[in-house]
Amino acid sequence: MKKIAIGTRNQTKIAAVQAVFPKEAYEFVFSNVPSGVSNQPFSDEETLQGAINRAKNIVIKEDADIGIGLEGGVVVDQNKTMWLCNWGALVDRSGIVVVASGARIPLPSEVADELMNGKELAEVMDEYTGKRNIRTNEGAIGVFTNGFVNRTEMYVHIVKLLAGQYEFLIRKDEKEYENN
Ligand SMILES: O=P(O)(O)OP(=O)(O)OP(=O)(O)OC[C@H]1O[C@@H](n2cnc3c(O)ncnc32)[C@H](O)[C@@H]1O
Ligand SMILES: [Mg+2]
Repeated sequence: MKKIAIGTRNQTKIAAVQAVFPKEAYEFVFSNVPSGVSNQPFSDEETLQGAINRAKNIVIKEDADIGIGLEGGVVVDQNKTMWLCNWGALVDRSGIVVVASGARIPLPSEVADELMNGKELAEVMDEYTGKRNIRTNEGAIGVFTNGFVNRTEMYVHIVKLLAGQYEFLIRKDEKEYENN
């Protein structure tokens, strides 16, 4: 059985990985690892780097076959619109790295302003909704899509993009090996 290690204790991310990789074929372990970026990433580059760092750190920490890192952040565009952004990375023992990003929606200006003042999205979302732990439940994306797409579903899509790209690379390597 192959071992997949996930660099988080956030249930929305763990559930997404477990929804994509069949539990008959994989053992799952998860724990926190440093993302090496700020708690609230503010660009695609920083968010992607956080995902890659988590995947690389967790595959070593857990001595796993596959490591997965998922990272959330925001991006501000030229029109000063702030977007949710999410990135994922998958690394394996041999050093293969594949990456993918997720769906994005704009954040309301009341929320964006709070982030510009230095607050973390998790804190702002709890204040905005009057609920607790939005980050480990529906997420900001769930709140602002009225539950049509929750945080797990958004990460499921990223994990499918990771698993699919990884399988494509492995198959390609196998074919090239057979042809030689
Ligand atoms: O335990 P980890 O894996 O770190 O999970 P997290 O919820 O903190 O998620 P990230 O570090 O990937 O997210 C970066 C920041 O953005 C916040 N965040 C990201 N997406 C969110 C969402 O959908 N809802 C609420 N907060 C979110 C999060 O709480 C952090 O402050
Ligand atoms: Mg975090």
